[in-house]
Amino acid sequence: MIDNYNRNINYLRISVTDRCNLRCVYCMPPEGVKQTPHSEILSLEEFARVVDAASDIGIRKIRITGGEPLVRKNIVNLFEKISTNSAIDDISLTTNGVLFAEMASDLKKAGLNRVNFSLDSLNPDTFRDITRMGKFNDVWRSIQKALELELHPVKLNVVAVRGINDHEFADFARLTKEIPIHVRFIELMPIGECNPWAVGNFIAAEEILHGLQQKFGLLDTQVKVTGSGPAKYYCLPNSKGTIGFITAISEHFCAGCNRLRLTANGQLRPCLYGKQEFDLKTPLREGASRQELAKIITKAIRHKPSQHHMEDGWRDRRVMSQIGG
Ligand SMILES: Nc1nc2c(ncn2[C@@H]2O[C@H](COP(=O)(O)OP(=O)(O)OP(=O)(O)O)[C@@H](O)[C@H]2O)c(=O)[nH]1
Ligand SMILES: C[S@@+](CC[C@H](N)C(=O)[O-])C[C@H]1O[C@@H](n2cnc3c(N)ncnc32)[C@H](O)[C@@H]1O
Ligand code: SF4
Ligand code: SF4
Repeated sequence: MIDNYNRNINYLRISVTDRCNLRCVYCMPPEGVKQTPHSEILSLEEFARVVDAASDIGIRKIRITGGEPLVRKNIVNLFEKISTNSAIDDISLTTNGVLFAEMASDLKKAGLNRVNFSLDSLNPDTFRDITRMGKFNDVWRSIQKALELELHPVKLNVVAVRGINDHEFADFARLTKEIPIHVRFIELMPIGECNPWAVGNFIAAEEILHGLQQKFGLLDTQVKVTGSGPAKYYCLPNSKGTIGFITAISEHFCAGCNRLRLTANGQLRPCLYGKQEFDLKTPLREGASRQELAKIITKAIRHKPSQHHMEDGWRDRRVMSQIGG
């Protein structure tokens, strides 16, 4: 469906749980965030009903995210349900990769097309420090598995944090020479847990790009990678993979925004940064029809803002793991 600013809204990101098995320093406090009671979190059937209604008004791409989506019990069933909807042509996953290796074949069989991993360091000690508990080898094994199963394009999301992983950007870039992997540097956003800490540790994509160009020479800009998100891609000469940038802060990409978000407790959010939400949980539980759900989704699209106003600060009660990134 086309919104009020002539953008085609065809992408729905679903946070299937606010729980997580890691505690990344920019996302959650060490003790985790206050969890939504299970009864308030949508069931897999309810998520699938929303997908069906959304597909009637033009949603074609679904991303399953969280919290950590793979800690949700029976999550494979949701992929199965979504893949029965023939209007949906892309089902993807954003995961920290801890549990992916064991589940990969089942997820692929259930309809998963591709996967984005979050991995902020290639050094096991630094990785543990950033995630407060993660084991690098678990994630690395999962990435290998995704490549083996040809879940292409396989992407790595690297949140750039000054003083933590800024000495590793060239190592991430080198990875793309050898492996068909798409590394994306994400600008740290002052959301939830990391606000205002993020402001002091922020690195602009331009600085990373400049550093890589000094080290490796000019990067090729004529690069296209399958995806629905806002990354801009480059590559090193003769490389198998690419290097992308998600410039959420330094150069927002709202003019081309194509997405809606559904929180784990059934609230439809037209914009990552906007506080406004549209309740789907109540109608879902009161027996709303597919058409009635589609009407609410249409209303949310009509209320999608032209761009974010992050400069006003983050005054929302929600954190990234509830919204799904
Ligand atoms: N500001 C802003 N940031 C976003 C938006 N969508 C994604 N991001 C950022 O990009 C990060 C990575 O997104 P992913 O979950 O990997 O999904 P994607 O980039 O849409 O995926 P592709 O379809 O593979 O391009 C998110 O965690 C956010 O930090 C958006 O609409 N606005
Ligand atoms: C909230 S996580 C959910 C999915 C899964 N747990 C994971 O980490 O991939 C989705 C993405 O949001 C990113 N993210 C979380 N907090 C962020 C922040 N403050 N700024 C930028 N990206 C952030 C993570 O790095 C991850 O790539
Ligand atoms: S970024 Fe993902 S893995 Fe890290 S704490 Fe947040 S939800 Fe968990
Ligand atoms: S900030 Fe809002 S309008 Fe801008 S790209 Fe993200 S979701 Fe879309």
